[in-house]
Amino acid sequence: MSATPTRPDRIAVLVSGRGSNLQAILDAIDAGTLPAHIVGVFSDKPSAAALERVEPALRWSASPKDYASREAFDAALGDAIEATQPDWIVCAGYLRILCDAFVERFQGRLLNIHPSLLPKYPGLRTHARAIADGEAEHGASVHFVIPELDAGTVVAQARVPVRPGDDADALAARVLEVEHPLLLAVLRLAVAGRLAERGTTTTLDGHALFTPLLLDSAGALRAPGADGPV
Ligand SMILES: Nc1nc2c(c(=O)[nH]1)N[C@@H](CN(C=O)c1ccc(C(=O)N[C@@H](CCC(=O)O)C(=O)O)cc1)CN2
Ligand SMILES: NCC(=O)N[C@@H]1O[C@H](COP(=O)([O-])[O-])[C@@H](O)[C@H]1O
Repeated sequence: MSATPTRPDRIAVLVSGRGSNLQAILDAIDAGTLPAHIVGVFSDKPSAAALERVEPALRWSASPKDYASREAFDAALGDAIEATQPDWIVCAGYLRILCDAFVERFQGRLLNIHPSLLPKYPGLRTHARAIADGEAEHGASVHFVIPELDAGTVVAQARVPVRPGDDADALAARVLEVEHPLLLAVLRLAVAGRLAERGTTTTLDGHALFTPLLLDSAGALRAPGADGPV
């Protein structure tokens, strides 16, 4: 009996800005290194440059100011996302806090890439805050999204040095270089069916993940102290 063919996973992406993480996903799909396809790109900013990276049929955007509340905007956003029947929803530079109802609607398949080594520096302006605190290291985290901001289980992280003389832009650029391979490495686990969120526990291959995986110099994910990639 032949194995049941698996279809490429369906990924919806939420953006607010230039979309370099979205472009990294698109490039990996085109290169055949991520068996998935983008079913929609959704933005709270109709002018977001990220929207231009996909064909018009895949774009959805609206202005929160046109809605009576955050909940109303997020309900419209959620309806648009749900219509694309995504397997995964990725916040990739999405700069709005999602209301509880939205998160609960998609929890377990809602991921975010955040530019800090969580739990350090949730929120915004992470690079400036790390520099101001004299951090020697900074980086990026991919985590499951829960209602509490940037508090979901961290799946994986990538570390970069903070260098003398770094300003926020220089550090942000160094972090962005590792965000792209980090996000892709996590998405490869997700579309392979190896990653799941059960309540407050993330599982990899059915086993609880108690500490974040780490991105190595080859772009592979390793458990801390492990000899090889997961
Ligand atoms: N409920 C959740 N929503 C979101 C999460 C999350 O973990 N839980 N992650 C964020 C992404 N994010 C950081 O990675 C983030 C996004 C937005 C903000 C924020 O303070 N936004 C303000 C508006 C800021 C602005 O317009 O400049 C707001 O929404 O009022 C902080 C962190 C995605 N959403
Ligand atoms: N709190 C969310 C947040 O700050 N996300 C950050 O926005 C940038 C957007 O990049 P992109 O639009 O080029 O993907 C990325 O650095 C991402 O980590």
